[in-house]
Amino acid sequence: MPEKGMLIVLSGPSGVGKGTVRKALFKEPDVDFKYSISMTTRKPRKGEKNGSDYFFVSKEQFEQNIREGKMLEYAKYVDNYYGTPLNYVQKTLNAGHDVFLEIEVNGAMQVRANCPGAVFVFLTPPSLDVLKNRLITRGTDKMDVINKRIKKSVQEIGMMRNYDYAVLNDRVGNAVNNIKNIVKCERLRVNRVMPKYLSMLGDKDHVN
Ligand SMILES: Nc1nc2c(ncn2[C@@H]2O[C@H](COP(=O)(O)OP(=O)(O)O)[C@@H](O)[C@H]2O)c(=O)[nH]1
Ligand SMILES: Nc1ncnc2c1ncn2[C@@H]1O[C@H](COP(=O)(O)OP(=O)(O)O)[C@@H](O)[C@H]1O
Repeated sequence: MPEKGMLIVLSGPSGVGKGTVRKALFKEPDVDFKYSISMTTRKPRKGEKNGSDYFFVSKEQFEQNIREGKMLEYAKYVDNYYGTPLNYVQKTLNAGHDVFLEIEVNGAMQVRANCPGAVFVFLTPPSLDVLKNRLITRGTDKMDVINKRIKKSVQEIGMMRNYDYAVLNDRVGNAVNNIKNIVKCERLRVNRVMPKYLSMLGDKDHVN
């Protein structure tokens, strides 16, 4: 039976650099995570493509997916739904691949409740001023949306205590290295390694 993959969850306030760090991480030659593309009711930004940045759907379509049990998790964030389609995550983990989710805190807590082996990483900004500047420099949101996102980020940073690791995004390269190190350590956890030995022994009673 193939070894099941690891589920890695990255959260952090809007504008901290989750997308930037994830893209840099995925370019690393020794990283082979599969990215779970989220579904959202938010309108696409300039340059965003349906099916690669997000699956952009209507509110009605999203709510139907919820009713049909097709979401691993979902949340409302600044007036829109965001969620992780269950099927892709399930089949990719079962095939033995590691899956990477980039999601906000409420959704991450639903994953925490349903996926006991997942690893939770919170990306932090050097300061709230730096965070606001990053949102302004990105230039994708109007000032009223930026202010809503900053307000939300104060709440989100308070939720950091529910995560396993906090990674500072001062420089993208530092954040990438730290996430890689976290994943390396997580692979060595006895409860991840043990199933392989249990199946080698063929008898769970031997290892008690
Ligand atoms: N719960 C949940 N949150 C998501 C999902 N996809 C994206 N998000 C989060 O929703 C928030 C808003 O995303 P977006 O509008 O793309 O803004 P950005 O992250 O600032 O570029 C961010 O915190 C995302 O991480 C998802 O599938 N589930
Ligand atoms: N370490 C960093 N130093 C400076 N700017 C950064 C850093 N990480 C990301 N940025 C910039 O901050 C802005 C927000 O990054 P983005 O990846 O879109 O954030 P998020 O996905 O968390 O909302 C972008 O303009 C990005 O280029």
